[in-house]
Amino acid sequence: MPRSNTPCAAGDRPIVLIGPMAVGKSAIGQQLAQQLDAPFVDTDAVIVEGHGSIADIFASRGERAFREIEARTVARIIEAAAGTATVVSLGGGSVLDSGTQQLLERCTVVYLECDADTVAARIAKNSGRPLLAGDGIRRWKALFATRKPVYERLADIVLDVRQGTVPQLGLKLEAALCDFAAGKPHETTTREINKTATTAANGSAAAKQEVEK
Ligand SMILES: Nc1ncnc2c1ncn2[C@@H]1O[C@H](COP(=O)(O)OP(=O)(O)O)[C@@H](O)[C@H]1O
Ligand SMILES: O=C(O)C1=C[C@@H](OP(=O)(O)O)[C@@H](O)[C@H](O)C1
Ligand SMILES: [Mg+2]
Repeated sequence: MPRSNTPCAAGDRPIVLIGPMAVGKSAIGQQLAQQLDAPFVDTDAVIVEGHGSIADIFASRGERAFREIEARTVARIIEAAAGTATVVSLGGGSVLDSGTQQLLERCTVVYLECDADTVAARIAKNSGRPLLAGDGIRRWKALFATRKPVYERLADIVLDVRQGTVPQLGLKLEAALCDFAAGKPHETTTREINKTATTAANGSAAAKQEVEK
């Protein structure tokens, strides 16, 4: 396992965690930032600071208003993080926005891959996620089915988070980032989708090469 603050894990691009609700984007993002001694931003937390709880925004203004606030907030955060290794945890639905998708081309994108069984207990507790009200696990599965191809398409690194504690997964992710920076696949990820060195260097649209394990 790498030591904290290993130079290979630092870089000049934001590290952005994506994936469905309750897979650990916020928790693992914070853990990774701590390991790297890097800044950490959770976009949902910034939305809550500025606009009140997500449940209240959905209830009083609707999902569309939430998505507009979310897209603006995410853009501001990613633009401010450009040129730094800031760790950014997104909300699960934010990647559906086309502007957000474009901004992610300038980031190292980590998709936290999980399944319904792993998140079931987390969702069963009232989690403040309005889209999971009622039969949470059924809703989680339905949203995941439609969003999965988007997560996979945007990912530079896919980290399997079905097993392990948050600190363990933070270390696995740090190791995967080191390997990604060195251009090699990592044993702890189920699959890696690498932007080519050239496109990563010049920041142009990402051509991606998939390496099946
Ligand atoms: N690997 C893990 N093992 C145990 N609990 C976890 C793990 N990852 C996340 N959690 C817990 O699950 C809940 C949801 O995690 P969170 O980071 O908020 O997910 P997300 O941001 O993807 O919605 C939190 O209570 C978090 O502490
Ligand atoms: O997937 C979604 O549409 C949402 C995910 C939530 O964030 P987490 O993925 O951190 O739970 C939050 O942004 C909001 O409740 C909507
Ligand atoms: Mg979160």
